Amino acid sequence: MENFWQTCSAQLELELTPQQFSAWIKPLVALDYEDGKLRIAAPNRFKLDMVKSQFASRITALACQYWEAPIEVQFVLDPKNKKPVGAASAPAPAVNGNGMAAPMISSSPDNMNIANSPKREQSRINPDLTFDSFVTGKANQLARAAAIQVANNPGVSYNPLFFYGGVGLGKTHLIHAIGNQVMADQPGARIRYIHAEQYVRDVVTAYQRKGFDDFKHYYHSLDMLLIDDIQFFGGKSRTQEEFFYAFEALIAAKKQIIITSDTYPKEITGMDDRLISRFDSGLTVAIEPPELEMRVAILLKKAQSDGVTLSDDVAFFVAKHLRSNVRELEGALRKILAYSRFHGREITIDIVKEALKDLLSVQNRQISVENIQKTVADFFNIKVADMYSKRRPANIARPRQIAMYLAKELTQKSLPEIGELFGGRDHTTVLHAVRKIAQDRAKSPEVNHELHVLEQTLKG
Ligand SMILES: Nc1ncnc2c1ncn2[C@@H]1O[C@H](COP(=O)(O)OP(=O)(O)OP(=O)(O)O)[C@@H](O)[C@H]1O
Repeated sequence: MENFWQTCSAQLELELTPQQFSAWIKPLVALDYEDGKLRIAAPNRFKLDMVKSQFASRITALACQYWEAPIEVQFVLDPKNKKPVGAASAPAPAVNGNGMAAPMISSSPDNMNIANSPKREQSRINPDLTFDSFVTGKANQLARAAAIQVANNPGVSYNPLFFYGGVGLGKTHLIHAIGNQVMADQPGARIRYIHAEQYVRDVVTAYQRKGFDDFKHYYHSLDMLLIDDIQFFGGKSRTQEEFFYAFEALIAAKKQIIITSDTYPKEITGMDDRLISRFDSGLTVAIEPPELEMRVAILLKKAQSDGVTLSDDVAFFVAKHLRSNVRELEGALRKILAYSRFHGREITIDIVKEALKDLLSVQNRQISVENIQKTVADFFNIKVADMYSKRRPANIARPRQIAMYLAKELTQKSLPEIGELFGGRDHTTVLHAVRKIAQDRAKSPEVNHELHVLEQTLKG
């Protein structure tokens, strides 16, 4: 039960905002488990009601998944108000600057008891993040193919494997999927997932306690190191130095390293050149924001794993309106499910509109074709009027194509409508621009980055 509760808390921490997690989940206590019945206690009536209405079904789904059986989860008031199980056995998971959960349990070589703890817990691999639960589309098919290849031949095919992409696009999911597969294939392998911020903290602890020998020994003797969000190493020279030694040792021993970052190696600020060149020495693959069909597939799959069937209409409606990343989609789905449960109403487009009122109005307010034209013109230092002018010099034509591409990606407008807003151009001109920029984006990390910056600016 303790293991379950740790896994469940870690998963919820990934899914919720840090505020939600510490307000609602952290105070819960797993009381007992017997004959398929799990009792979870909340410290007061208010929290109990809230947890019952908002999180009961998710916790139940995770319990059923964990025990691979139907589990009845009862939520009760905790008369003793004792400390959570997770808190008693391990420090609370840390949260990084992005609000993303750091590894399941905070650790350092000083407090690691590797020989005695179960393999999975040492590795910090989340069992739910597998290839099976990872939806594939154009945006991530290359990354997934590389991940599978590396999972099948760790240390042999691409080393290091470097994934980059914007927030919430599945980088963490993918590296856990590799870890899960390798762990299943080679149960004895010493695998470790770590968020870069935790690694920095471990370096600081080793420094304070003069424990670098243990630190080195631990990291240099792994069979596979999965390190997430390495951009956090930027400007931290001691961490970079330690990581450099670990990197060299592992690669020389043909041990697999997998790295994620929010941008491609050369763009990471404050990173030592020798590390940058090493990051790029294996395979570097981008994960792009999901396209519409993939967003729909993700929504349908996530709803299904929560035991809910979404109609295609509803899934398309949500996917059309929320375009930035998968984490946002998951958040929206949770809101919809909670809203429909709370009101006891079936999930229809009207319910979705009500449940996502705030989210949708922000999206609608922020992104218009005019807004895109202005942002792109400012970015490339040209006049907004050039967006609709007939002039065609390259320094204008290219930003115009980019603006058309973004208009197609980020608004609901059709190709003819976009053409109209760009000075009455034909829809085939818009189509050509959209295809051209999409191709360039797939080929060139620089173009991808430029577009990513513009998208982030537009989304505020
Ligand atoms: N292709 C996918 N199929 C299913 N779920 C996905 C997919 N991509 C992302 N997710 C889910 O979306 C959420 C966010 O993904 P993840 O944490 O892997 O993003 P990330 O790229 O590591 O983001 P960050 O840069 O913030 O660390 C997770 O719950 C993950 O399981």
